[in-house]
Formats: sequence, C-alpha cells, structure tokens
Amino acid sequence: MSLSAIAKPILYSYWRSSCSWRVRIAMNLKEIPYDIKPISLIKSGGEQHCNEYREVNPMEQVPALQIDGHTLIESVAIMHYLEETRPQRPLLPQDVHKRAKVREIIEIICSGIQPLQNLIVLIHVGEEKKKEWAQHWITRGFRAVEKALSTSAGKYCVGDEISMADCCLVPQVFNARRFHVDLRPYPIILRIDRELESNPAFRAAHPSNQPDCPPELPNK
Ligand SMILES: O=C(O)/C=C\C(=O)CC(=O)CC(=O)O
Repeated sequence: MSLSAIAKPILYSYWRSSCSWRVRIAMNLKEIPYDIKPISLIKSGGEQHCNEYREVNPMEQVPALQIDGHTLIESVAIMHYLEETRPQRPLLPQDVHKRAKVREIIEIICSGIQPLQNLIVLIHVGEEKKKEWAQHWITRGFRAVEKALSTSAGKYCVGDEISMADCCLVPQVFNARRFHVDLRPYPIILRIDRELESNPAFRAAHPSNQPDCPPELPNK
C-alpha cells in the first residue's frame, strides 16, 4: 500500500463555501480525521484559479478531498464515496423510497439552488443585482424543499436519522440568511436547521469554526 493511501485525508476547503461545508459535516459525522487546506476564493482573485490548485480540481472550485491515495472533487460525489467506503454512521437510509427522497432534496439544493447563487455566477450578475438574483433562486428552490420535507421530514430532512440531505440543507440555510431571504414561509426548513445547530458534527463544520474564518466578520 502506498504512503498516500494511508495518509490522513486533506480537505481543500473555504470557510464559507457551502459545498466544502457539506463535506466537512459528512466527515465529522463519520468521525474521519482530516486536515484542512484552506483555499481562499477571494484572495488575489481566488486561489482556486492558480495553476497548482487547478491540478487538484480542474473545476477551480472547492472542495477537493485527498483520501485513500485519490483526489476527489464535487461534494455530492465525495459524500457518496465516504458512504461507500466508511459505512459507519450511515448517511443514506436503508429504505429505497427514503433514499430517493434524500437524493431528491440533495438535487434540489445542489443542482437547483447553490450553483445559481455561487460566487462565479454572482460575479457575472454584478454587484447591483446579485442580492435579488440570489434571493430569487433560493426562494424558488426552498419552496420545493419545504414541500418535499412536508412528507419526508421527521426530526431531520428524511425521518429521524441525519442524512446527506441534512448535510446540504444547513449550509444552504446559511446562504439564504446571508442574502437576507425571508425564511418565515419555510417552517420545516427552519425547525431542522435549529435542530442541527447544536449537533457537534455540524457545529465543528460551521464557517465560524474554520481555521480560515476571518476574526472580524460582519455577517458570520
Ligand atoms: O464571498 C465569499 O466569501 C466567497 C465565496 C463564498 O462565500 C462561497 C460561495 O460561492 C457560496 C457558496 O458556497 O454557496
């Protein structure tokens, strides 16, 4: 076995990147020790665009995870890899219908909301319109998430076990607050977010607990 295959995993992460945050939660829930390598998405035009990091992730985004001698990119693919290689503390339900619900919520957030309000898109939209733009897409997606949760949720997004859907929901709620989305129409989303706030795995993954979180932060 090569040395890299047994090395401690390295997560390339940015403190308030919601996609990095999903993976941090999953790693913490599964109690996988890892080191963080911060990639600043804003310093010098974005460290994710430098040649060295492009070798790690040709999409020039975070996260990337070095684990078991491999470099993995894309947060949902990474969570599935973790689920398949580290079955402890499962993040997918056994029941196939519940699994489908978990994946449905993941898709709504990770395809239908976050990519439309991430940094690269907002730069194109422009400073003047970016808040309204982000609010539009988050509101549209949260309507669908709330509807899905109305039949799937127990204590968490799907039933009473924490799943990958919860790993995606909590960071998206943070983004919604960041863009001042009115969350009152989404009581189930709010209840689940509150429920998970005190969970140690979620708390440790929070942007404010990251090594690259700036000490002075207006909208932390
Ligand atoms: O303003 C910054 O600090 C830069 C980038 C981010 O927060 C990350 C995103 O692009 C949003 C997201 O992950 O959903």
